[in-house]
Amino acid sequence: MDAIATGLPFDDVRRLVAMMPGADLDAVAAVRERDRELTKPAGALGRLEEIARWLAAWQGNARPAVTRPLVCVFAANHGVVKQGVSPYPQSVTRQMLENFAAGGAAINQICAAYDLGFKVFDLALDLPTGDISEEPAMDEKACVATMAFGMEAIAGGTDLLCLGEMGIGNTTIAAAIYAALYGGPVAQWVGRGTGLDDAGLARKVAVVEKALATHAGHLSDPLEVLRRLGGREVAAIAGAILAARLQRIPVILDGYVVTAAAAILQALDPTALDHCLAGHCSAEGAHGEALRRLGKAPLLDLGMRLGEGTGAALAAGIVKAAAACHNDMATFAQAHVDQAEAAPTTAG
Ligand SMILES: O=C(O)c1ccc[n+]([C@@H]2O[C@H](COP(=O)([O-])O)[C@@H](O)[C@H]2O)c1
Ligand SMILES: Cc1cc2nc[nH]c2cc1C
Repeated sequence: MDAIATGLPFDDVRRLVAMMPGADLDAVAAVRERDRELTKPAGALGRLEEIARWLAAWQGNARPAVTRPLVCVFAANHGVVKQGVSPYPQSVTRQMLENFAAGGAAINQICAAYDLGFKVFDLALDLPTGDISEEPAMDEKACVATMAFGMEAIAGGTDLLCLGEMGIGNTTIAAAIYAALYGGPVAQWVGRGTGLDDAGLARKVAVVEKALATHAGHLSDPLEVLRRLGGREVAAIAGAILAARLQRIPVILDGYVVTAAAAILQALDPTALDHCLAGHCSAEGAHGEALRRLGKAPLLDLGMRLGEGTGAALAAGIVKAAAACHNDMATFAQAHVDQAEAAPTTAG
């Protein structure tokens, strides 16, 4: 991609951010108009109506459709794992990719249940990124090259992109990103990930504190936060979110780790996530606070903390249903249903 061909890669990312299209307000108005004709009391489909307007706004289509929903999972390994921040060994990242390929993971079942496409991106698993407590995860060129690779998520076409990840150790990476972007006590952002005990949690807090100290003075630029404290899946997800915006594809975010990638873009431009919906609130403690910082109300809150895009994929089922209701319900005239006699109150 052009971004990697030039001498100043982060400037190219910034140029793409500056090119992001806005919402299609004519399409939103058309959805509001049709919504008034559908056979239901005004506002009775609640958030489903809001979702139909969101799809229209970002697809740029007065009749938004979800015909090719896609879940993309980005997988990477992290040098920081050697600090003992996860109860699971790094080998699990590749083993889970084999499980995805064999159809045995939770995300496979949700994709099958909701008829969602599924793609996995292996980001050089044999070469973990630098240990963020000692050195930058990546250099600038590698960071932008990985963002460009993430942009390939939409290459085969989709009208709803759900983002997920797999990477032992990446809740440490996400915690470091949140702590760098939002400040406050590091412990506020650090959780148990795949199930650390109390001693492991204390070690993880100390490792994130050390990472922030190692990179102190270099964390005011969100792209520096990404390359120093991030990981390849986080960079690729940031690239995928940006590419989707440029191609007018609505995005559903997953949990604690995917949201950290989104937070980098929002720190670059406060409107950068307007085409993104928060699929769920993860049980990883700080996810709720991260979503509040992004101004995103999650669709679901099911006590899940798996990653893999599972929360996003479940939310895609709701988004599909919202599009189907908007497109396929009968109007009052078509169904010969009498309208309200007084002007109905429209909520939202
Ligand atoms: O997405 C989440 O909210 C989430 C919360 C906790 C754990 N995970 C998953 O667990 C892995 C990282 O956990 P850990 O403990 O190894 O840092 C990684 O593969 C993530 O997909 C994901
Ligand atoms: C088994 C397992 C499955 C996962 N899926 C996403 N992260 C994971 C971490 C582990 C350990």
